[in-house]
Amino acid sequence: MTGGIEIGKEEQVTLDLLKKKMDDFAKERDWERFHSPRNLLLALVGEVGELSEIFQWKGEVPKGLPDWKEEEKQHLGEELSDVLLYLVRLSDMCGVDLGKAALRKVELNAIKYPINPTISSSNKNNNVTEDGGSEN
Ligand SMILES: Nc1ccn([C@H]2C[C@H](O)[C@@H](COP(=O)(O)OP(=O)(O)OP(=O)(O)O)O2)c(=O)n1
Repeated sequence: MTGGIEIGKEEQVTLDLLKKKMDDFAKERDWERFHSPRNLLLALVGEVGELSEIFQWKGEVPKGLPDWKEEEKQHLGEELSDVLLYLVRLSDMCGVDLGKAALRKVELNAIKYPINPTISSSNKNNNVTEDGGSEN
């Protein structure tokens, strides 16, 4: 049980499963007509705003969020999920295989940003600037 909601223990979470769940959710409510690409994109952006609000004015927070209360982390999980679910649904309604597209993009990223052989594995993060951008 998580927050009073039962989660199938044996269920493997995949993008396909989330896609199917969103499809069922929309069909069961006759909401398919509302799930147009533009509506979904606006809903996605709205949820990104809600996610941003959680971090707003907090300053930088340490990885793992060690000082956050359980309720705050649960709220964060909910907003992250809203973003993911709308992204999955938007991709589906645009006829894009998100899993395949993302895997291809990871490969394109690796070609665009080759590993610098002079950087050892222990300090390979040192070529990343404070804003997360690569210096190369
Ligand atoms: N037309 C809709 C409305 C909702 N949802 C689903 C996808 C999201 O996961 C979640 C969004 O629901 P809300 O719009 O109620 O947003 P929140 O859950 O963030 O609630 P609130 O904005 O009150 O915090 O529900 C959907 O698929 N299609």
